[in-house]
Parts: sequence; structure tokens; C-alpha cells
Amino acid sequence: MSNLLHMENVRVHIKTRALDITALELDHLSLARGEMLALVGETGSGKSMTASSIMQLFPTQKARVTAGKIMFDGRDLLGCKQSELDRIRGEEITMIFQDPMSSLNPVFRIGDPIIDVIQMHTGVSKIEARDQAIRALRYVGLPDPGRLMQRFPHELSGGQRQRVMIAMAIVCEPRMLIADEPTTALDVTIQSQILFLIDKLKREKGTSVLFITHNLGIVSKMADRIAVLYGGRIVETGPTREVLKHPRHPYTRMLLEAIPRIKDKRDRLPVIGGRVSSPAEPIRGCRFANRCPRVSDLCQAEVPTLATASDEHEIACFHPVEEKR
Ligand SMILES: Nc1ncnc2c1ncn2[C@@H]1O[C@H](COP(=O)(O)OP(=O)(O)OP(=O)(O)O)[C@@H](O)[C@H]1O
Repeated sequence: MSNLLHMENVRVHIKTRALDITALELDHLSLARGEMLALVGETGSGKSMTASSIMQLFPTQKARVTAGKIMFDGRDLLGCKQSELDRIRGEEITMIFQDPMSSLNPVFRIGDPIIDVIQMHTGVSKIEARDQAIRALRYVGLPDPGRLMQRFPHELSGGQRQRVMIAMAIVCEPRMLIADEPTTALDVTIQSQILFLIDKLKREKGTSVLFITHNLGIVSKMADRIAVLYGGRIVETGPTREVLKHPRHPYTRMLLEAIPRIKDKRDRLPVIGGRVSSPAEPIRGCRFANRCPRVSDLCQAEVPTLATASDEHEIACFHPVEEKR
């Protein structure tokens, strides 16, 4: 599969009078056409910043990409004109978030923003846009879409609202969808329906998906590849099965051991000791060094870069866990 997205040496800085931090330092990251890549990591690890740097939309005006390349289908997004970027953002790359309520305007009926998006990006008539909106709502599994378009966001359930957001995100048939914790606010049965829908999009329309989550469990069956983030860096990446079965970075391994399992005989789940260092702390070496059982002087002096361990499996660690087969 060829790459749709390739990020190389991307750095994001946040600079205010009180703060000067590196929020993201990605050695490299790529997403193939028709692939689902899961970005996994605990809070503050840089998952959303990765999405923000692709979309060039940051949660704070003080954040900036200060280095690197973000190649999307042969174009460097960092060098695009604003008008081109606006077009790419609405037509080629779209995004869904954890809380659909924050993206849907409570005073507009459900159909209005979908029709607007279609008209803005395709220039079709309102009647044609309405037909397309109905087809998209039906595709995401919402019954009676014609009537549903007349309703207000608060009249829908959380799962229905997330389906509406997905309909809006896919209505222009984007090549890439960024899903940032799309199921975190939903209960478990609705969660799996939304996951199934995102997977269906990938399978039927060939949409590439960057799936952001802190929950390793929910991506294990769906994602083709996984990238584990810690302290703004990718520490391990590879095919999902390979990373989950043979984790090589001590952090990934500890993260997996901390997941409760059915038939678990352990009285207590292991916890990863120590604390996540703040990005404001000047750390010379590996950001995980203060919590790592395999730490050496080298880890505190130098930053390990992401390098090939075997086939497509890459790790950023001077002392990876031995490969057990
Ligand atoms: N609005 C902001 N102002 C200042 N720093 C920020 C802001 N948003 C994120 N950061 C910092 O950027 C770094 C990366 O954060 P990011 O939001 O990407 O983490 P995340 O993995 O998405 O976490 P979460 O799961 O909580 O969303 C963190 O150090 C975080 O503190």
C-alpha cells in the first residue's frame, strides 16, 4: 500500500510568556491508502497534537509547527496556501471528535450544517445537497433521515449525534478521516456500533483512518497498525498484531500488562510507577527514563530515535525488551 500521509521530523512548540514547551516531536509517521492506524497513548502524550498539526488547527494560537514535513498525497501541508488548506480540510481530510455536541450548533436543525458542507465544497443546488445529505445519513445507519434532518441536536441520543458527525465528515468522500476519541463519551454497546461504522467506511470506501485513542483494547481488532506515543514521541510502531503480541518498548509492554483480562488471576493490576514528566521539564534523554525498569546512563543522556527492529516493527529505545517468539 502506498502512503497517503507521511510526516517527517515534525516538531510542535507552544510558546507563551509563561510557557515554552515542545508538545510533539515525531521522528516519522505514515498512513497508507485504505489503512487504519491507531495512535495510542495516555493523556498529554501528543495524540491530539498530531491531529492538530495535520489539520493545522491547534487548541491554542500559541502552538506552531516549527520543523518538519507533512506530506499528504504528494503535497507538503505546511507549505500550502490557506485557500488550498481550507479545501483539503473539508474535502480530503475530515475529523470527528469525542463530543459531537460541541461541534453541532444547538440552534440549527441537524440537516442544515450537512447541506452547507456539501454546497460549500461541491457547489451543487440545495435540492441536490439535501439528497446527498439524506444518502449520507442513511449510510451511517440513521433511520428516516428526511425527518431526522428537521430535528435539533438535543433531540438526538449521543450515538445518533456521533453518526450525524460521521455523516458530515464523509459526505464529500474524504480520503482521510481523523477520529479523535470518537467513542469515549458513549456507552459500550453504542461504542461498538460506531467502531463498526468506521471500519465499514475503511472497507467499503477505502478511506484511510487515523484513529486516536487512549484505549488499546478497542483498536486491537480494527487497526492495521498501531503507533504508541509517550511524552510527545512515538516510542513503538508496527502492525497491530505484532505490537500487541511482541511489544518491544518497555512502556508498551507495561501498558499492555496493565490491561485487565477476562479470567485474570492477578489480585492486583500492575501500575506504571513514577510520574509522567512535564514537557516543561528540561530532559536531555528519553522521556520515559524516570519510569523505566531498563534505564541506563545512556537513556538519560541521549534521546533514542525511532528505528527498525524487525520488518515493519520500529522502536525508539536503547534497551528494548528481547523478542520472544
Ligand atoms: N491548549 C494547550 N495549551 C498548552 N499546552 C497544551 C494545550 N493542548 C495540549 N497541550 C500540551 O501539548 C502536549 C500534547 O498534548 P495532547 O493534547 O496532544 O495530548 P493527548 O495525547 O491528545 O492527550 P488527551 O488524551 O488528554 O487528549 C501536552 O504536553 C499538553 O500539555
